[in-house]
Formats: sequence, C-alpha cells, structure tokens
Amino acid sequence: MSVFTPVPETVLAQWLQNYAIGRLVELKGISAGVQNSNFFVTTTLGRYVLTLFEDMPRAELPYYLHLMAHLARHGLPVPAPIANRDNEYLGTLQGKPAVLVMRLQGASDMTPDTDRCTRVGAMLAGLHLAGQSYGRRQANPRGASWRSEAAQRVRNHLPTDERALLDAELCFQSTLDCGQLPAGAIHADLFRDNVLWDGEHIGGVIDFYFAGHDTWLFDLAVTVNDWCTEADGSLNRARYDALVQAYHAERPFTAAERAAWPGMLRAAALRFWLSRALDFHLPREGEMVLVKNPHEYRDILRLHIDVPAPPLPGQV
Ligand SMILES: Nc1ncnc2c1ncn2[C@@H]1O[C@H](COP(=O)(O)OP(=O)(O)O)[C@@H](O)[C@H]1O
Ligand SMILES: N[C@@H](CCOP(=O)(O)O)C(=O)O
Repeated sequence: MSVFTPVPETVLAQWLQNYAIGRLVELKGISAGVQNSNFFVTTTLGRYVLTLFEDMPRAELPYYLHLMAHLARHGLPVPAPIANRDNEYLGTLQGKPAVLVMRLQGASDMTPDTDRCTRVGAMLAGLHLAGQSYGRRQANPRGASWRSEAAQRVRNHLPTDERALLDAELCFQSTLDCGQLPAGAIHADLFRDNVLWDGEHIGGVIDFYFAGHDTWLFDLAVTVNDWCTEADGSLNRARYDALVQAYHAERPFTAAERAAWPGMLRAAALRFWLSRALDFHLPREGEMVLVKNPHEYRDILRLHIDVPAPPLPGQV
C-alpha cells in the first residue's frame, strides 16, 4: 500500500491550477512502493506521477528533483519534474511536500536476462558520467556513517550468529580506504523494481530518493547485488559479466576500483541488510511499511565473504 495521504480529486483539480499542464482527467493511487504516497495523474495535456513525501526532510528534496531534471536533460530515461507557474518543482499538497513528474513508459522485470543486464550496466555508467556536471552535492543518506549508526541501533535485536557477522563486517569495512575511488551523484537503489522496460529499451529509471554523493563503485555494487544474484544469494556469472562489462565499456574501471571491488560488494550488501533488519526489528510506528526480507541481504553478504566475486574487467 503506498497511499498514506489521500488526495481528493477536487483538491488536486484546484492544485493543478498552479501548473500549465491542463485540467485533471483521472487520478489513481499507485499500489507499489513503500516510502511515499504516489498517484498516476492524467490531465488534458499528458500523463504524470504525483508524489507526496511522507517523512523526508523538505530541505533535502531539491537535491533529488534537480538531479532528476539534470539527468533527463542529458537524455537519460529519468522522469523530469514539472515546474509550477512559480517555476518551482516542489509544492505543498495536503500539508505534504509534493511533486509532479513525467510518467514514463514500461514495467519492471524481476527476472531480467543478460541483454537487460547489459543495458542496465551501460545506462548506469551513463548516469554516472552525466552526473559529473551536476552542481549540487548531498551525502549518500545510507553511506558509511549511516551504516555504523544503523548497526548500533539494530545490533542487540539480532541473534548471536548475526551479531558476530555484523561486528566482523563493520571491523572489516573500517579498514577500507575509498579516498581514491571516483565519486559523484549516484542512484544508490537501482533495484529491478526501479527500472521500467519499454520493449527492449529502458523506458524509465525511477525512485531517486536515496540518491546522493558517493563512490560510483558503491552504486555498481548495489546494482549487481540485486540484478545478478540467485535466490540463495550466489552470483549468476552470465548476468554479472554482462552488467559489469557493459558498465566498463562506457566508463572503464580504475586500478583502485578493481582492488576495492570485493569490499564494496560487501558494503552494498551490508547497507540493505541493515535497512531491512531495522524495518524488521524496529518497524516505524504508524506507517504501512512493506518489510522486505533481511535474510536475503545477510546471505548475499555471507556469500561475498566466502566466495569473492570474479575480478572486474580491465588492465591488471
Ligand atoms: N515516473 C514514473 N513513471 C511511471 N511509473 C512510475 C513513475 N514513478 C513511479 N512509478 C510507479 O510507481 C511505483 C512506486 O514508485 P516508487 O518511486 O518505487 O515509490 P516509493 O518511493 O514509495 O518506493 C513504481 O513501482 C512504478 O510502478
Ligand atoms: N530497494 C530497497 C528498498 C527501497 O524501497 P523502494 O521501494 O523505495 O525502492 C530494498 O529492496 O531493500
């Protein structure tokens, strides 16, 4: 369920007068997603998605919206936010910060083949390169300091074996130096459900609300952990090779990145193990939150420790 805040049609019709996109034809709540209230909005001029931000700080929202606008301007299939008549992306609706973005074509694919992994790898490299000229900067909200803090909050709720795994992993992560790795604006949550396929093409990349400044390699590791793993957490070699080679062809890896890769896959697995374990053990009160299985990411982490992934392509 993703409509936490209802929006009556009469209220939206009035609110749309702040925009130049015609009159309201249809409003429909969207049943996917876990963070915000989302609606499909059709007007006499086009199709849009309305998002009401439920608990994200208003001050952080311009970073995400301007990043989406920047990437769309660079030709990436990212929903461009719509400016209102005051030339602002962010408005207020039902007391919540609210934005309209373009509705993109397509549907997500939870069982992608190697061709789709190739396209995602190439698109992610393009997203990183286009992000180099983005002028704003905001730290990855789920970066290294969040991970340490989240680990302390969840640690005592874990069974003994998981607590030992967490302590050992935090200790390992604290030895890694990411200072030499190329960094910039990253999506940070490029899961299969955040990519819409329109035939063989990527019709849309959505949900930029975990984006931030961090290493490009972290973004790639998040993507590989979701797109290239089997149900037991092991890597699917064909999808893995397709995705990382396509990325490398657009934006070649550096030596420092190749050295950091095994640790980065672990950092990315830890990030989602922690957020899911927090949602599981310390659910946010009063919200209808879809809790995803934390064990999936605990197991991906364990497998990266036991069976390091094949090296990234490039000169040794
Ligand atoms: N710009 C868009 N174009 C088309 N569909 C979209 C767009 N934005 C969101 N959606 C649809 O809405 C659903 C929920 O959006 P999402 O951003 O994942 O929500 P949440 O922020 O709550 O996790 C997506 O699965 C997708 O079906
Ligand atoms: N991709 C994350 C959860 C983030 O939820 P989203 O619906 O906003 O993408 C996970 O799988 O844990």
